[in-house]
Parts: sequence; structure tokens; C-alpha cells
Amino acid sequence: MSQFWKPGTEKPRLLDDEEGGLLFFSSLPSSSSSGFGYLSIERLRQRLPVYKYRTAILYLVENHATTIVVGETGSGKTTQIPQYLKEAGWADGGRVIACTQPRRLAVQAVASRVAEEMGVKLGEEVGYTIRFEDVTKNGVTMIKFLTDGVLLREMMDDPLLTKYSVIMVDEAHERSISTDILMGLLRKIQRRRPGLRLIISSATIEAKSMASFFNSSKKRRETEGEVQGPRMEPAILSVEGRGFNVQIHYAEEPVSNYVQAAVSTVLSIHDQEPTGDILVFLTGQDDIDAVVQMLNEEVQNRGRNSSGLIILPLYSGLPRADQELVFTPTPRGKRKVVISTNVAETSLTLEGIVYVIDSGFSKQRFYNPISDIENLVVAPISKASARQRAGRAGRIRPGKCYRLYTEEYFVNEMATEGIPEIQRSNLVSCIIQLKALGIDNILGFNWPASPSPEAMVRALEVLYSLGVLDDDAKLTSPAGFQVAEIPLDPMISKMILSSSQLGCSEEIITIAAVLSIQKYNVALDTVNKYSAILQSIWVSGRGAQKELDEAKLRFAAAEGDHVTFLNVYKGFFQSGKSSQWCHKNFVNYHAMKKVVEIREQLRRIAQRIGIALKSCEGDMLAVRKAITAGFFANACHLEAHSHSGKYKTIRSSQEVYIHPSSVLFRAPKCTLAPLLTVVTFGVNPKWVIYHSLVSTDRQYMRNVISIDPSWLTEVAPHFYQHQHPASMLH
Ligand SMILES: Nc1ncnc2c1ncn2[C@@H]1O[C@H](COP(=O)(O)OP(=O)(O)OP(=O)(O)O)[C@@H](O)[C@H]1O
Repeated sequence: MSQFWKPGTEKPRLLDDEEGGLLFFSSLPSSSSSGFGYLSIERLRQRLPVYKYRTAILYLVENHATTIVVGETGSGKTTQIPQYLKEAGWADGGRVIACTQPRRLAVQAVASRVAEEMGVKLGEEVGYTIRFEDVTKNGVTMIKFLTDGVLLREMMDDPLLTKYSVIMVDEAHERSISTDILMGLLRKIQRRRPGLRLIISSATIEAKSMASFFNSSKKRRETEGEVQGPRMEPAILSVEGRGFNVQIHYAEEPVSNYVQAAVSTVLSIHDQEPTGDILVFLTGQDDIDAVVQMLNEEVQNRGRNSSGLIILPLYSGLPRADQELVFTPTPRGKRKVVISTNVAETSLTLEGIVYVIDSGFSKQRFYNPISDIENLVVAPISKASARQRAGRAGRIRPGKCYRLYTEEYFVNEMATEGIPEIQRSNLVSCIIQLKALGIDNILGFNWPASPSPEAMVRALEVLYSLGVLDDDAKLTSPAGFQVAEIPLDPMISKMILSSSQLGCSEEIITIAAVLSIQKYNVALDTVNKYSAILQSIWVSGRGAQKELDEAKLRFAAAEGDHVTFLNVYKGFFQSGKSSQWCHKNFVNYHAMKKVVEIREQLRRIAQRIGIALKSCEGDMLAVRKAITAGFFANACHLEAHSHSGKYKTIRSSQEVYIHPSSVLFRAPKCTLAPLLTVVTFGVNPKWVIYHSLVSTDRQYMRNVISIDPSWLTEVAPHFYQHQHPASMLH
């Protein structure tokens, strides 16, 4: 490894614990609690750097409304602070201590760890809530871990979050869109509930700017004449020290192909380094699958030499059971290799990890309010992320981190912090949520980082055109409130709402469930060429594109993709939800199981908000009209005499094309026996509506359905201003 790798020049840090950890770990830990050899959990807790600050933390929380805790990764913030608070009585009298995380996986993992440390059953004193899953008990749960998105939803029922005594916003440096909105709202709640304590915790957050953000509420309280309660001026506490030392190694030369470099680094570690599991950070399912495949091939070619490798992918779309494999103990004599997206970047402790390989990239959301395109793009990570990644080693023994980039790049070119997600996202969902919480003055809202005015105006326009906001930019009643209640993109929610009147809610809810599991990624592949990758109900087309295309044709509906989804769903249902059926038809079994699950959730929500559940029994006209009612703003017209399939959007005359993954790409004359009505046609439909745009070499429409233009003025007269859409083309 020495020819390729250069040790970092950053001065190695001292182990926080003078005794070091190796004494206790002459061999790798093998199971969750037994991994700590003969140390009791209590002793382990006391060895964490944060323990020395226990009294200080409790003092500051008692006396300040907001405490900002900055501590290195692995210092014990997430697992220990909620326990200290509980021990100090903050959960007495039925009150609850909340700790938010940006990611679901972290919520579950940290909650089980804390339950284990406290010796209680998960779901009782310690519980967690993520979207569609609540593992808490009313009146029993004292410490609750939850995603920041879930806490925002809870505010709809309880705007002052009255059951919580302390809310700890963890991993605030990640600046996820929900974390930022949450901080803005918590700051408001504090003014009404001085008893509420906030802890903002992170490894790298710029504590001073955060402190001044929370400090401005002090002035307001003074002007309001309120003088009692804790000090409004935030306290900042810096927790020194971290777990164990992690040696950083940099690539000697810039790496041109990080996928290939990750594979060879795993193999070199396996050949040359002592036991210990490996965690590789890549960007998404596509490159993770590629590395898994390359490593498996290598293992086969090498025969016995590499047979000790257990190769496991990890990403958010992976089924739960497969995700949990990464937490299982590594059998003696084996080495686990976890190949992950940045879901493993923060808060997770994977016990056996000794080596981390960091590609230097992650998938990040970028939204352009002018073109209205939001893509997941492979982009360089920040120094803050790189440190978090390295911190996944060294949590229970010393470790090593191999960065697939040079030290010079790290020092001189890598950004210190990432751009907050709120400044690179479509704000439609975020604004409707704020409106539902009674924040009418969106422009005047105290954002920790202001989103762009263009993105805000664009989001307000969309919500207004959907009939969700009125002329005073307030939520309409009941439509606006109903749309806000459905935890999906407002355009999908509006489509569901309209299906109620059109008598096709069962079908539309199926379509909504399929749309909500899809993710569009734009990947910078290994030769620096952009390509679009779709995570969908179809299995990945890698190596079998022709067979996948043929399979799609079996379900293809000439109306378009949404009706095709209904055909697939019906086929899946008729097969008894069989995995063999999925395999035979190139349908992604796990995605379909998720669709069934989400569909059930959506049906329950629909019933709660008064949407009649009804099937249109094959009347696809009703289905297409309901889709139009949600997505009318995405209408496009085929250019006259266009043989190249060029469309123009009605709204902004952008040139767009049907994406090759759409069943309308080849304008299918439907073959084989369809499961639902399929109209035969062989030319591109004149009018279409798309679900989203993706930008690669051209602007492509994904999930396309043909429509009748007269529906546009029918469902959205305000948007089309009583003109016939065709007249708006020029
Ligand atoms: N599931 C686990 N198994 C074993 N040890 C664990 C586990 N979870 C946490 N620990 C131990 O507790 C330490 C502190 O973890 P914790 O998540 O509280 O740190 P943190 O300061 O919040 O770090 P980060 O910001 O990286 O999440 C870990 O370094 C590890 O030694």
C-alpha cells in the first residue's frame, strides 16, 4: 500500500484515553455488547470524551434556553447527552427528551444503542419514530429519537411541541432542509415556551453563526418585556477529544476512476492489513452495485485468498433486512466490506470498522428554479463530510482512513462546509409545511440560511396555481389544508385530492405510491460523462437492456407511464405478490413491496382527510384527468412537423424530449396481451404531461402521459388564464 498512499501531514491526535484501546482489542470485537471485552457499559460510557463535560452540559441546559455543543465525531454527543438529561430529571412527570437526526437509519441505530446502554427494551423508555414507523409508547417513552422531518410533522398537531422538555437537534452541520426549517421554527417556539430547552449539536457547525441566529430571539423577548426563565443568550460548549486515533492516508496522485480505485484499495487492505472491517463511501446505488460486482468477481478469480471477504451494500433504498446485515457481527476469520452512500456518514457506529475508504464524492440535490429541474448530482464532498467519514473508523479502536484524493486537494480545494440543502432544493414542500404551521410571512421567516428568492417565488407560484394558496398567500380551506396533510410533493397530493371527485382514488393512490419511490439521479460516471439513472419499479437495466425493454412492453400502455404502472401493479397483485413473477418480468420486487406499503399508508391518510376511496374500474380518462389536475403546469406540446420527438413546455417554451425509460419513448404499438386497456398508436402523442424533468445531454421528461389539451383549461382555468393552451405556444 505504501507505494500508492501517502500518510497525511496533519498532526496525529492523542488518544483521548491514555490507556488506549488496543489492550482490550487484541482481536476484533465480535458482537454488539461483547465487542467491548470485559468492560462494563457503565465504564465505557465514562471513557467517552463527553463524560467529562456532563456537569457543564447539565448546568448550561438548566440556565440557557439554547446550548450549542460542538464536539468531534465519536465524542459521545448523540448517545450520551439524552441519557444525562434523563438522569437529571428532564423526563420526569411524563415529559419527553427528543433527539432528531437527518437520517432514518441513524435514528433506528442510535435508539437501539441507547436502549441497550440503559438496559431497557427498545420502544419503551427509549423509542424512535420515522416516517411510517412509530416505536414509542405514550406515557412510557422518555427518550425519543426521530427524524427532523417527523418532528416537523408533529408540529402540525402540537405547534408548541408541548410534550418535549428538551429537543436536541443533532448533526446540525449537515444542514438538511428539515434541520434548517426546524431550527427556524424552534426559535419561534422558544419565544412562546421559555421552558423548552434546545441543544444544537454537531461535529463541525460554525458555532458562532448558530449562536447569533438563536441570540436574536433575546432582543424580541426583551422588547416583549419577558424577563423570567432561562437566559436567552445561547451557550456554546466545545467538547474536546474523540474516540481513538484515525491515521489519514491520501492518494499520491489524483484518482481518475474512484470506483476502480475503491476496489483496488479494498483488495490491498485485505491482502496487507491486519483484521478489521472496511467501510467504503461511494455516491449511490449505481456505483455501489458496480463495486460489489467487481469485488465479487475478484473474489471468484482469486479463489481462496479473498474468500474471507463478506461484501455488503448499504443505501437508503435497500430493504430493511439487507440494511441490518451491516450491523451483524463479523464471523471470526472473515472481513466485512460495507459499501455505502453517505447514509453511514454520521451517527452510525459499525462495530468492526477499522478501515474507511473515502471516494471524496456524494450525490447532492441541485435545483434550478428557472428551468424547474432538480437533479441528484455527483459532487465533491466538503472537509466537514470528509472528517465525518474518517470518524466512522476509530470509534471503538484505532483506525485508518484512505482518501481517494490528494492531500493538496483536501487542503487547498475542498470546501470547508457544504452548501445548505435549502439553498439547492425545490421549496414547494417546505413552504406548504410552513404555511400549514401558520407561518404566513415566508419571506420574513428567520431562515438559518436564506433560500434564493427565485426558488421561493417559484414555489409560491406553484402552490398558488394548484389552488393551495389564496390571493393573500394563505392556505385555502379545505383544499390547501388537505394537500398539506399528505406527506408527499404537493402536486402528487393535489392529484390524489382531485381523484376523489373523479372517482378514481384507488388507481391514483397506486400511481402516487409508485411516483414517491422513484429517484432520479444524474451520475458523473467514471469517464466523466453524465448519465441519468432511475431508481424505479423496474430492475436495473445493467447488462440486460433489451430484455428489460421487452418486459416493459408487456405492460406498456399507450396512454403513458402512469397507466403502465397500474398494469404492473395489477400483474403483481394477481401473481399473489410473487417474487418469481417480478424476476420473470424485470420488476423490482423490493420496490413493489414498498409501493404496497406506501399505498396502504396513503389510503389511511386519504380516509382521514375525507377522500372517498373508489375505483374507476378501468376508466383511464378519469385517471388521466386527475393526473392533469396535479401536474397541469408540466404540459407540453409536440412541435409541429417534428420527427425528432421535440416537445415544448407550455409554461416556458423549453425544448424537452421523452426520456428513453418512458414507455412513450418509442410510441409503442402495443404488443402482447395487456392487463388493462391499451390503445394502439404509433406516433408521438401531441399533448403530454410529465412528472419531472431530468437534464443530461438534453432536457428529458420522465413519467409521461398523453392528455387532451381541453382538460388543461378545465382543471386549471386560473393557470391558463382562460386561453386555449395552443394559443400560448407562440
Ligand atoms: N452501536 C454501538 N456499538 C458499540 N459502540 C457504540 C455504538 N454506538 C456508539 N458506540 C460508542 O459510543 C461512541 C460515541 O458515539 P456517539 O454516536 O454518541 O458519538 P457522537 O459524538 O454523536 O459522534 P457522531 O457525531 O459521529 O455521531 C462511539 O464512538 C462508540 O465508541
